[in-house]
Amino acid sequence: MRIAVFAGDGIGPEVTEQAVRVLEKLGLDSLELVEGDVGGMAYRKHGHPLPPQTLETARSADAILFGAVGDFSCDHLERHLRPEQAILGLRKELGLFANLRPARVFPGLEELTTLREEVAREIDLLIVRELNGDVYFGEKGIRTLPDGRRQGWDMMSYAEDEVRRIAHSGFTAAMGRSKKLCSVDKANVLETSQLWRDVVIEVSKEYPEVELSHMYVDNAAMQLVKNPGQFDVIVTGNLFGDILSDQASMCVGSIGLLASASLAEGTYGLYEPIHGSAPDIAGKGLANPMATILSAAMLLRHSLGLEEQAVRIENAVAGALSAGVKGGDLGGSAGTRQIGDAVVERL
Ligand SMILES: NC(=O)C1=CN([C@@H]2O[C@H](COP(=O)(O)OP(=O)(O)OC[C@H]3O[C@@H](n4cnc5c(N)ncnc54)[C@H](O)[C@@H]3O)[C@@H](O)[C@H]2O)C=CC1
Ligand SMILES: CC(C)CC(=O)C(=O)O
Ligand SMILES: [Mg+2]
Repeated sequence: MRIAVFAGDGIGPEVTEQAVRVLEKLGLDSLELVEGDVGGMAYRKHGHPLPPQTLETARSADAILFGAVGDFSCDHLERHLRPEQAILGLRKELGLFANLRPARVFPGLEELTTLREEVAREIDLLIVRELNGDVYFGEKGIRTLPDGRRQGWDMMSYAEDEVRRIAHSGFTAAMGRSKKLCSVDKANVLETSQLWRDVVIEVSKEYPEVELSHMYVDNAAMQLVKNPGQFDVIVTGNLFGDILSDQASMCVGSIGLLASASLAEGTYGLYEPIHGSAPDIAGKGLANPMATILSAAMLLRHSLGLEEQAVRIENAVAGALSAGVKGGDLGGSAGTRQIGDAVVERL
């Protein structure tokens, strides 16, 4: 079983190092870890944020563990050379269209969320975000209008087959949970969303047991804070899912806790924390590696079928948190390495 490890920029290498220690602690003989360069560091080394050899490593692996990319010193580069293109490129090239972002409150953290304790305690939801379409991948540019003003534009679009396959991911996830699916869109304004809604309704006929609801994204953002317990599975587009998942992370305590799986058809997947390279804390040993460690657990579960080991990691993280091992993002003082130690010890 081959895992490609792409640590990337900023806090990426710091958090990935701890997740790798956790994987190694499991002592799985059959696990081979292969590193690769992505993001700003790859640009500096190879002249491209996603060099061909990295893509090859990704393709030869069973799964990818990804840290983060993003480096403000690359802001002057043309867009196709910026670090973020590495993650966008991997998602597209590898057909990773279904992004699963679970959010639940770990015991002992209820008082740390931005919500009232009794509201926070009810959160156990899964955001299923489409990852290969929407404004992120549409045509875009900055053009000069006839009157001389510059205009930025990004094309938002979804083809029906793209909506259909993520809708199936949403319904399948709902079938495995509490059979409630909320599709989030902006169908009152956007044609893209109107098609999205039509297709989701069409697909719902194949899942009569699932209770389907629809919500506009602005309301969903508000409801996530007011009454998050009403959600089980949310299915939504690339942009809305990106924003709502960062918001959901604060509802459960911190962005340093939210893991994700980006899946293609079958078992192949890329696993990464939902956060970015956090340049404001990079290199200081302050980042919370739990989101990346929990992403490694998702990797073991989805791509390698190692449910028991995945649960062991999740329990070790929960155990460390309830013992009071908290990073600065959770109001504690534990550093990146210390948090890694606490999880490794519990394994
Ligand atoms: N998948 C990826 O590689 C992603 C890359 N990015 C890139 O990351 C760079 C920074 O973006 P931002 O908007 O600042 O988002 P960010 O997620 O990197 O950071 C937002 C805030 O959360 C904090 N934070 C993030 N992760 C943390 C952790 N593990 N522990 C403690 N605190 C943590 C940061 O210190 C910062 O204050 C940009 O270049 C952006 O494009 C952003 C999101 C995802
Ligand atoms: C480069 C961004 C599109 C990554 C991001 O914010 C995310 O996937 O959450
Ligand atoms: Mg994001």
